[in-house]
Amino acid sequence: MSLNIGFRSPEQWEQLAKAHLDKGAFDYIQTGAGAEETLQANIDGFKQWKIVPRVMRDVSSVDVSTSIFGERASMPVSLAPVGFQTIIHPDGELAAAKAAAAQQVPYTVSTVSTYSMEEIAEAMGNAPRFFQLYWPSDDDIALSFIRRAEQNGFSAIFVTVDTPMLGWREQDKQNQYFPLRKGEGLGNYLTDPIFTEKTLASREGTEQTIAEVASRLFNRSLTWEKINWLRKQTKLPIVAKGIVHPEDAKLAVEVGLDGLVVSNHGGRQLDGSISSIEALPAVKEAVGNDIQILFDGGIRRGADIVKALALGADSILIGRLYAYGLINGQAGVMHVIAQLKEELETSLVLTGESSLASLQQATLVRAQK
Ligand SMILES: Cc1cc2nc3c(=O)[nH]c(=O)nc-3n(C[C@H](O)[C@H](O)[C@H](O)COP(=O)(O)O)c2cc1C
Ligand SMILES: O=C(O)C(=O)c1ccccc1
Repeated sequence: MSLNIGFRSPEQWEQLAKAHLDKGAFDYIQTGAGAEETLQANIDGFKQWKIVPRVMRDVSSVDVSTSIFGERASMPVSLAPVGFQTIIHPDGELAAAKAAAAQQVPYTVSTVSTYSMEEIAEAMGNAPRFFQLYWPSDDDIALSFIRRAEQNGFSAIFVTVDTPMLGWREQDKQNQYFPLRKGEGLGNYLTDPIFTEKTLASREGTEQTIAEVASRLFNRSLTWEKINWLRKQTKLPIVAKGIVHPEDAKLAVEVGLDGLVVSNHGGRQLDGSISSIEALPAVKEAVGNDIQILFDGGIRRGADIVKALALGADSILIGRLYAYGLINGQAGVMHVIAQLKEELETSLVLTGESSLASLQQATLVRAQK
């Protein structure tokens, strides 16, 4: 994989990011809500499951490639929507998206990206990409974002459903660090014809514009009826990101969604909520194969992916893992992705499986307390 970086573990990437970023930015990425019980549980949850590998099964050729919402991917991994990527590296989303394209994994553009979805799409060429929607408090702006995603070659819309408001982020309050207030993450708004028309915003990212964005960013009145409406507005696959309750998973199927992401937003929303990996089996039990199940939260290594797939996920997303790699720009993110793929292949072989389909049948047991 020689990308001139050498081997670097996920923990080393995190340390590197800590050493290079100012405290506000690093804490913004790394920390979780409240007492960070859920953030920690996302990591610890994986330790509750043990793989019981099989042996002597001819694993001389393994294939981890797959397709995700109709797009080919080199492994069952996509880059999660992570806002404000210019707080990590000046090339921000452009660097991360190019890295994803080069390594053949889909990239998810956040609503609060600093570069616009058009700029990111252009940087990616034909490579697979998804658009994450924070449904604005104004439906006209929501629809405008969707139309732009359609026109710019995005293959799916991820509607984040766990964020009617931002979680209680104690560290950010201490640091008084809010990237939006620094003028980051405005790329999609400043270029939106409906937003600019409605707010008469200048394209400078002024205080006024930031206030206009902040007041429209989230929408506390959302219900499944809105998704039903969106279902009729676009042919793109729609995915609900942020499901942990099995009843919500069933509702996602009922309204005709194409996928859901079992996620607690990386422990950044409701502290004390169930870890992602704990939530996954019941969601799988509730919906079976009726919908694509994606998963995120605490994925750091190949074995974590093995466990998530064996517990019912079809593919996973990584958040912080690549965000830390972005400290080294495109090369850093490429390094993270390439290393994760090699590690996943190693884990697959040593689990005794040669395909993702058989991996989904692999044996896991609960750890003895
Ligand atoms: C710095 C940061 C910014 C994020 N921004 C968004 C966002 O804009 N939209 C969204 O749906 N999720 C966002 N998330 C959540 C991620 O998409 C994902 O659910 C989470 O990071 C997964 O957990 P992990 O970091 O342990 O992999 C963000 C996460 C982080 C760490
Ligand atoms: O930090 C986040 O997790 C996040 O999703 C977000 C989105 C918009 C504004 C601030 C934070």
